[in-house]
Amino acid sequence: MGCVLCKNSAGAKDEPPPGNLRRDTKTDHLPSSVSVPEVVDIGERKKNQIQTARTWHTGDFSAGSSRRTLRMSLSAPEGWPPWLVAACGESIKDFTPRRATTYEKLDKIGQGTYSNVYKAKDLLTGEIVALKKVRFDNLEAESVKFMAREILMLQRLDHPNVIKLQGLVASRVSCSLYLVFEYMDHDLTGLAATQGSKFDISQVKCFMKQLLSGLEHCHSRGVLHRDIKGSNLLIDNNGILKIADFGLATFYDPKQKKQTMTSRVVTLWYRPPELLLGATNYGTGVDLWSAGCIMAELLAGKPVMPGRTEVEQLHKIFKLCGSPSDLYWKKYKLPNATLFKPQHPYKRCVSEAFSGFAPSTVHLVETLLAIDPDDRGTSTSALNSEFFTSEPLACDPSSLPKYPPSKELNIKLRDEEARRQKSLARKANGVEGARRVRFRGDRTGRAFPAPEANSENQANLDRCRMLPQTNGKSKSEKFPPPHQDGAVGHHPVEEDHHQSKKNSVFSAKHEASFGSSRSLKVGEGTSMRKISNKDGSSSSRKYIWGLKPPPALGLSMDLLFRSRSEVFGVRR
Ligand SMILES: Nc1ncnc2c1ncn2[C@@H]1O[C@H](COP(=O)(O)OP(=O)(O)OP(=O)(O)O)[C@@H](O)[C@H]1O
Repeated sequence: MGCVLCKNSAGAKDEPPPGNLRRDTKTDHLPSSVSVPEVVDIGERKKNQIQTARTWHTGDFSAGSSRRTLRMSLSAPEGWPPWLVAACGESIKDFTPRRATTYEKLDKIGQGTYSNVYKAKDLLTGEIVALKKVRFDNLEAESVKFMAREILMLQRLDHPNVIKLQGLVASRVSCSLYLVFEYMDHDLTGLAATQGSKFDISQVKCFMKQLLSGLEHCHSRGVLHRDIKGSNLLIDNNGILKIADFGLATFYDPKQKKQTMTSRVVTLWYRPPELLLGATNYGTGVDLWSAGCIMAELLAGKPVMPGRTEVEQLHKIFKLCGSPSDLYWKKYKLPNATLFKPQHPYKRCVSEAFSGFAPSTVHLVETLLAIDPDDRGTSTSALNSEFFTSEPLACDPSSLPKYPPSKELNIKLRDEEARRQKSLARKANGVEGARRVRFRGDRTGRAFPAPEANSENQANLDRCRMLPQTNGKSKSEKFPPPHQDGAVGHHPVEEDHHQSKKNSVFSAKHEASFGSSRSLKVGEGTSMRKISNKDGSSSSRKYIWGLKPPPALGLSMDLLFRSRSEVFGVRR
């Protein structure tokens, strides 16, 4: 770790008083001189790298912004490197620079797309904190801007169910930045996996109440989170849930009707249909949909719509929530409507899928998972719903079971270790050994880490988009502009839409199961599919995909799902 270096302060001498990193005053506005882009065009990458390398030490951070940067640098809060001031402007004035050496890293506890998260000890106060180290790959300006966006959002928020930014530690030497947060023992994904069984209804109410309260606060301050998922919902050992990771959040003005935003946000499994259909004018409904997916997941004990591609995701949504009405298509006129509008309507079956639960529970899931965002209500209306007033009431957070720290990262590491063991055993003992290891691995509990916000197979996306191969780290790669998105249409899909609905029922008593066929990628451009035959036997088929040109624009969703053999070719 490096330390904050500054001409005037020399960083080290003026240590802040212990525990006083955050001042009382709060910036409640996005500084007018700071622009945080919705998305940086992938074509800008090269330019950004050169630009950032040139400007890192001068603080001339944004292209063509020398006068603006100079203005900000002149009024810069003391002790911060110029690049940070240029990126975050006034908002960092609430923090006092700290030396990185005043923290002791204890353990790596999380890994995001553009960050590593460490458990650390504040050597001045003895407090345990989380240090989120933001990676600036190749000194890309855009990475810094996404970090700046997160800081600006966090500055605007102050609520028990929203993570608090306690401080910043910047290093000019290593070109890295640490965001200091209160330490949280679990994230919801890790906790669910540790628990091993489904949460009971009063526990689900407890989590949902906290999630919706946090969202209510964000929305009331004009912030859309745009990446609500289990691994971004942190939980401390007292059962307090806090919404974290505001790297994709944006400011939003409900009065401004024509606010254009990118549709390439929200992790695929939690992404609402309007975004998949290309909406660029949306609101709080996107977070409410994700909250609905979380609620359904807590009830079902597993993710309810785990799509692997955008097409498959939309298909899963339509299968559960029904396809949009004619009124919807007319009302929203969404860019991808022609491509995805199914020829035959899909019947909504949310209430059937959750039929084992109380009507007030089903009603809230129905509302949050409404296809039309206008029908999803608000966080406030959800909090006032019968779900929270009917028995059993939400349990007290402190009564939630206590577990050793559990994070999505632990699940990923555990799965990787199981895979490694299996491959070692296969090498040493042949198939029998591998079977034995798999059996042991299967008993370690269930784990469902969600894919990253752009969960589509990146290699395929890059191929489709004819983009140069990159290191896959920056947010602009995660969210290329919609016009470059060639993801639709030529991925193998899991199920035929005529498949029986019986697999989609989430019972209050039984394990939910969604879909019966499994797909295993066996090599470039091929996929093995286990097919259940009518006579009850099963067989495998090899699909060739990605070798043919993408289906023409306008190919209907029905065709995409009807038969892979027609589109991709099938061999026995
Ligand atoms: N305050 C905290 N206390 C404990 N663990 C944390 C804290 N903040 C983050 N983590 C852990 O680190 C992980 C990654 O953090 P975060 O989501 O903020 O990073 P990111 O780079 O923005 O990730 P993503 O790629 O999901 O957007 C989280 O899922 C969580 O497990």
